[in-house]
Amino acid sequence: MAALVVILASTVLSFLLWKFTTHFLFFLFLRPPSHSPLKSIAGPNKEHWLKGNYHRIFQDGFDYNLQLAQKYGGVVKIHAMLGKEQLYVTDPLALHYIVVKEQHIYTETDMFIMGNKLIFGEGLISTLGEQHKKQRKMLNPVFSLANMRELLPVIQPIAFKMRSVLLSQLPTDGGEIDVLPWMSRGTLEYISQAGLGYTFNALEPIRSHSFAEAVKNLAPATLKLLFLRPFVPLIVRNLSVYWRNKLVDWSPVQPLRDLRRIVEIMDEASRKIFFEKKAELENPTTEVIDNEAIKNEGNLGDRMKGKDIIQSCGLNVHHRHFSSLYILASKRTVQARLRSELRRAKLDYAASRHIPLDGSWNDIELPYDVLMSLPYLDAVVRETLRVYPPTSLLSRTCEDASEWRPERWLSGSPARLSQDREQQKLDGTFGDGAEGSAGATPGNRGGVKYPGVYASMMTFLGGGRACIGFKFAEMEIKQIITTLISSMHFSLPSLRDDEQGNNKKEIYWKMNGLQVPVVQPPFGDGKTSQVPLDIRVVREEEDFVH
Ligand code: HEM
Repeated sequence: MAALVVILASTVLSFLLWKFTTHFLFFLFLRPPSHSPLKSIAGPNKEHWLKGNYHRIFQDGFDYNLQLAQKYGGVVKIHAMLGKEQLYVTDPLALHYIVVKEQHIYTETDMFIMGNKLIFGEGLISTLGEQHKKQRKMLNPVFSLANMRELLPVIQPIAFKMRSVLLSQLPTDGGEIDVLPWMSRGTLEYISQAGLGYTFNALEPIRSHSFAEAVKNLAPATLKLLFLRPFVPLIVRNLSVYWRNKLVDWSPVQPLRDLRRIVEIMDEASRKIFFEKKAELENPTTEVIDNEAIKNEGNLGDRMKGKDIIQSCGLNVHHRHFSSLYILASKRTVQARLRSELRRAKLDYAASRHIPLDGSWNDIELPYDVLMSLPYLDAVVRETLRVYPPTSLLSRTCEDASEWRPERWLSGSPARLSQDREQQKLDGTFGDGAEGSAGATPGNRGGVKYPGVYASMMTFLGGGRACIGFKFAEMEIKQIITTLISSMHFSLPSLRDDEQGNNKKEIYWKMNGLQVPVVQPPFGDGKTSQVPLDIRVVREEEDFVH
């Protein structure tokens, strides 16, 4: 039996090796540079025979990414994995062509679509062309403004619950809490309760929920496999599910097995929720949230299953609130000014509606239109999403001759789309002075605007594949900041490793494809995402602008 396994394993591996060799050897060693379709475009030299420049771009790569655009401009030739060349694009006009005007030509890469299909199933994020358009049309009403107004009261109690959980963990005079796990648990609840009317009870302090854990571990696990992603199309096209599973079993790469387990947990939980919700809709014994996605599943034929929609929730747990809290924790006067705006707005709203102030002002909940139109809150959220976009690079493949600079945009040329790092770095508008206006977001370069759906920035992308949930994300972030900042004061960790205070505990934003906060040694391992903040209850004399 053991001999049989060895024979099978070596057959599969030899097959893959042969495929790999014939496919990539040409790019790696045989193609003369003069045959490169991108030969006239400037860019850095290849820095590794196999990884090209990818290890510089994707491993703690903020400075490297910044320098690429500074040195070579808005369209740069980079060396990708396995000898391939790619364009690295930050130029706003080029981005406009790629994501809006010629989006039918610049499509998602096979690696992206197939990888997403393996993880999330046949959801919006894993489809192309007409099928994608059809699914998007079906889901649009879920994210309409009218629906957002109805969903805010669903997420308000969750934000309230998160506040209680954090307060319950604080000593009387305050202390340090890693807010990240609570923020991601909260985000899971917002999406599951607002979108599906289902609770994971993820904010119960003692409860550890396998789905919540799986979702939390998903991004770190996929990041560890970044350099294996280019092989996904080759493997999916040539091996059945059975052989793919065998390959994972035999592989020495532990993160592969971890990722498979995460997907299994998400799949199981999504199926369970889907069937429960479907049964509720068919036999409504209790009032359930009108769920377009589940009701309309039949209209999509067998291409997009309701459970895939649910599973895609995992994708969206970007938990951005911690970056807002981080920014506010590092800027005390901005925090005080925001808190004062929130207090004014809540008191004004209560007075206009004759709401009696039985408890504290910070318990008053603002309706959607008021919450979304608070200028300073809006500026803080915009600034957070500009400076700390979770996704730093997206990819596209050019499928046909392009109208814009056809000599450059050659069919088959993959492109990496990036937010302009220079813009991301410009932090000066987020003034420390109380009079400073946060987030006068510069959303253009050389007078050309970025084609983003949100505040002329690329954080949520633009065009037909822009983030469908951006209004929900914006509302969610504003609600949670409003609830927490009204009651609690946040500051960066004050812990030092000796009495002289030589080493202060420090949060560092690492750009490994996704931008994640880590704690540097000696307090952290420099790898695990965490946001430890000093928290205490708000004090009237210190924490408002008077
Ligand atoms: C701050 C939070 C978020 C950020 C920064 C973000 C960003 C993005 C970006 C950049 C894309 C484009 C990916 C690509 O085409 O390569 C995307 C797509 C998507 N996002 Fe978000 N997102 C966020 C939150 C959400 C939320 C809360 C939801 C849903 C509740 C959501 C649902 C989706 C879906 C379904 C897609 C696929 C859209 C399509 O292919 O048509 N996102 N998001």
